[in-house]
Amino acid sequence: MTLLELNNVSYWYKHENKRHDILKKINISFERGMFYTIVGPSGSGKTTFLALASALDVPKEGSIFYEGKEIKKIGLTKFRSKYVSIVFQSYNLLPYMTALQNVITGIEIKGTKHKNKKEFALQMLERVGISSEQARQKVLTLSGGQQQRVSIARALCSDTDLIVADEPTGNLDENTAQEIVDLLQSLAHNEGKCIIVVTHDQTIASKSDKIVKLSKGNLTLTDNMTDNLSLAGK
Ligand SMILES: Nc1ncnc2c1ncn2[C@@H]1O[C@H](COP(=O)(O)OP(=O)(O)OP(=O)(O)O)[C@@H](O)[C@H]1O
Repeated sequence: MTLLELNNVSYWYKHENKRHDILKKINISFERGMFYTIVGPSGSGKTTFLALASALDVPKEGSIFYEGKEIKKIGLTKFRSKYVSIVFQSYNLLPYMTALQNVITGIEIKGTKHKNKKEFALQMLERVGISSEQARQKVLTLSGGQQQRVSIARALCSDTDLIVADEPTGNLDENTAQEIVDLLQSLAHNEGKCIIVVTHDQTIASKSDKIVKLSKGNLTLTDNMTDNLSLAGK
């Protein structure tokens, strides 16, 4: 079943009474277990697209459905707290706290109920490759890649099926970026998450199952899996 569906979604902003179209009647569906990247030139609306998919903003026209229910009807605040997790380029961690405290704070903010929050946070950190020793370090003493892992662990704590990320590897070197992409890919393929990542990086895009390309308000979808399969068959 489709997890997230954009139906005739348009977005524009007005500047000096002139309308600037960012997205024009976009239609697309996102499924569980798939890793998507959103690519396109600067200013093509990638961040806007992600903001709509995570209910940080609403379309000017058209509708967005989550499991067949319109997000507006679910309620934007409820949708953000229960159904979607967001990973940012700059990690958005609290620098004066340890990795563990950051994840526990994330659980508390989301209001997720757990018998033992600390135990659960440690499990999530371990799941993304952060040891219990590293979990007790102040996040600023961790490397960029480790900090991004902590922010992904925080995203995993709310156990949402949908995880969106805006340039999650933008601050990382090539090898570390690759590790984070592998982690996101495995969350999709092995844990059934729907992962949507905005990126400028072609290597990341080539790793995704489907590439959503935005240009001049329009969208094209490339099926990387089909391409890979047909290449393998040649
Ligand atoms: N409310 C607004 N007022 C003015 N300009 C806006 C507004 N909302 C979006 N824009 C403009 O819309 C365009 C699309 O923005 P968006 O950040 O979604 O693009 P992007 O593809 O993510 O760009 P980048 O790759 O540079 O981050 C940009 O030119 C941005 O400046």
